[in-house]
Amino acid sequence: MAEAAEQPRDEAPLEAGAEEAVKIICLGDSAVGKSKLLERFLLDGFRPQQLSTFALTLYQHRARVDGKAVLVADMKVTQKSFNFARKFSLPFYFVSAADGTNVVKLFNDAIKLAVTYKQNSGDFMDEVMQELESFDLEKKSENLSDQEESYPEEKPPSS
Ligand SMILES: Nc1nc2c(ncn2[C@@H]2O[C@H](COP(=O)(O)OP(=O)(O)OP(=O)(O)O)[C@@H](O)[C@H]2O)c(=O)[nH]1
Repeated sequence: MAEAAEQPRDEAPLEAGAEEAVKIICLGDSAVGKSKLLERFLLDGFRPQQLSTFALTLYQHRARVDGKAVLVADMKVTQKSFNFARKFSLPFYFVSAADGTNVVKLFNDAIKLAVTYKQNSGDFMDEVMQELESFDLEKKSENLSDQEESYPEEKPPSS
């Protein structure tokens, strides 16, 4: 399990009430139980049959971290495996999707870590991405004001 941060959701503004948005990505080999952990956390349930992983990723979860409202904007499940957990010294948890052991703790800790990472990231690529995100927004608002100037609002004919 690793924390970090589909069009259109990636580009959507923070939903009402959320002060921060993070993404949670479940990494791991096939059939290790990624989807079931997500199912247990989001739905507080476990069904032996497979619930569509895609359907699970459509849920949006809200959390509170240090008093701040956090929107978990995306929960992805991927079979790609990385050396991510070791590289970032992420904690190890014994979990069970079947009986719920440690599932809420695992996800809540991941959300907290994601918020902390987002607020203190010294990662060069993250900084570049943040610059690009705000650049794009500035550009859109400039384009909007340009359009307003070139197409002045039509006034209804006076009677
Ligand atoms: N008994 C038990 N079975 C589990 C548990 N977690 C998952 N399983 C079973 O393990 C199988 C695989 O679980 P998934 O959650 O689909 O695993 P996944 O890692 O998402 O698999 P992929 O979609 O192939 O990547 C399913 O048959 C689950 O019912 C658990 O905590 N206990």
